[in-house]
Amino acid sequence: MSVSSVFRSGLFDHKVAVVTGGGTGIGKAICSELLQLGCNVVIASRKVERLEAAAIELKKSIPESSSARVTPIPCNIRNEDEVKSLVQLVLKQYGRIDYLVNNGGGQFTSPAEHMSNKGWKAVIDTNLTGTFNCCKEVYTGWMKENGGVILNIIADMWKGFPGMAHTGAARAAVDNLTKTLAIEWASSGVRVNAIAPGTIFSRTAMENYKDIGPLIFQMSIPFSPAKRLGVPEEISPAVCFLLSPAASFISGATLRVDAGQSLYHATWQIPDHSAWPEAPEGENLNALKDLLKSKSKL
Ligand SMILES: CCCCCCCCC/C=C/C(=O)SCCNC(=O)CCNC(=O)[C@H](O)C(C)(C)COP(=O)(O)OP(=O)(O)OC[C@H]1O[C@@H](n2cnc3c(N)ncnc32)[C@H](O)[C@@H]1OP(=O)(O)O
Ligand SMILES: NC(=O)C1=CN([C@@H]2O[C@H](COP(=O)(O)OP(=O)(O)OC[C@H]3O[C@@H](n4cnc5c(N)ncnc54)[C@H](OP(=O)(O)O)[C@@H]3O)[C@@H](O)[C@H]2O)C=CC1
Repeated sequence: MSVSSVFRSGLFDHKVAVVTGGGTGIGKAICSELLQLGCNVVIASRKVERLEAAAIELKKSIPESSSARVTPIPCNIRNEDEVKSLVQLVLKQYGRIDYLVNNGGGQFTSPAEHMSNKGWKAVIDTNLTGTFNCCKEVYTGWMKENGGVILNIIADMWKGFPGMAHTGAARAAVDNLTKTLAIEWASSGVRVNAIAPGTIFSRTAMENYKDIGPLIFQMSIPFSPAKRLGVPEEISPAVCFLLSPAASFISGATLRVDAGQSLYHATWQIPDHSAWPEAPEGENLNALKDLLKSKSKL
């Protein structure tokens, strides 16, 4: 159920949210809900045409009675100057920034041993440094004096992230950054939280992985306790809740929205091997060998 159907329409009237990656997938679902709740929304990402098309589509989410607006502003969050100019443009146009949703990001799949330094940096710069750039500029430019709420989208990296080491490291860092900023910026009345989604299907998320996209998402299904994938509309209600006054006493928290996926199996298969160092000699190892011998007789 969408949170906008539970929260009264107009809850976010006259507020302003900046949502990075707001034109696709999870970001688009978040913006659609915020607009329905009366919030003005700025969507910011790199691909201008896609961003502008999304803004036109998102306008349809705005109730006729609402004065909410949606504005696309091109921005690569990896570039500090572009983030500074994004914040200045929003403040010039809207005069305030109540909410920042750091949703823009992503990665490619690769075993760690095959990752190039350039590929590693691209993912760290996007997900960690990009998030930091946005937090810092929105805080210094507005929230330090006026308060606000920051919400970081991270990932299910709680058991490491085999096959995506770069993003696992970056998202774990953002989990920690969330806690630090929640404390450092508390005295400005700024709440900072994160959401760690499970595997969430959208066409754009799948297409990022090119030919292997369909396989990655299909093979993830058995690893969810739900035995299905999530969709962006199952992330956006939690985001709206954490932004809203209903979460006024929640800060420094990461909410897992993953149907329990992070508590269940890891997808990475470890092949059988005998490379592990031997256990130390002694009575316990002898007993273990006896057990294995008797088991092989069965
Ligand atoms: C298995 C476990 C499943 C486990 C189960 C999986 C569950 C799925 C969960 C889904 C999670 C999601 O986040 S789904 C959302 C997905 N959406 C996104 O990722 C969107 C944004 N992503 C991106 O823009 C890109 O992926 C990202 C790498 C971050 C940035 O790309 P850019 O082209 O902008 O970056 P550049 O600075 O040009 O550098 C690109 C360099 O990155 C490296 N690189 C890029 N793509 C590469 C690739 N496919 N293979 C190797 N290397 C690559 C190369 O070194 C590139 O350099 P050159 O060699 O010189 O070209
Ligand atoms: N789908 C899933 O299973 C999960 C997704 N996530 C994370 O959720 C977030 C949203 O992903 P999702 O909606 O699924 O996938 P999408 O690929 O649809 O969304 C990624 C968005 O991030 C934007 N983006 C990427 N790099 C940058 C950048 N350097 N500067 C500005 N914007 C950028 C993209 O726009 P553009 O290319 O135009 O810049 C795009 O709108 C991402 O951070 C993703 O990694 C986390 C866990 C699971």
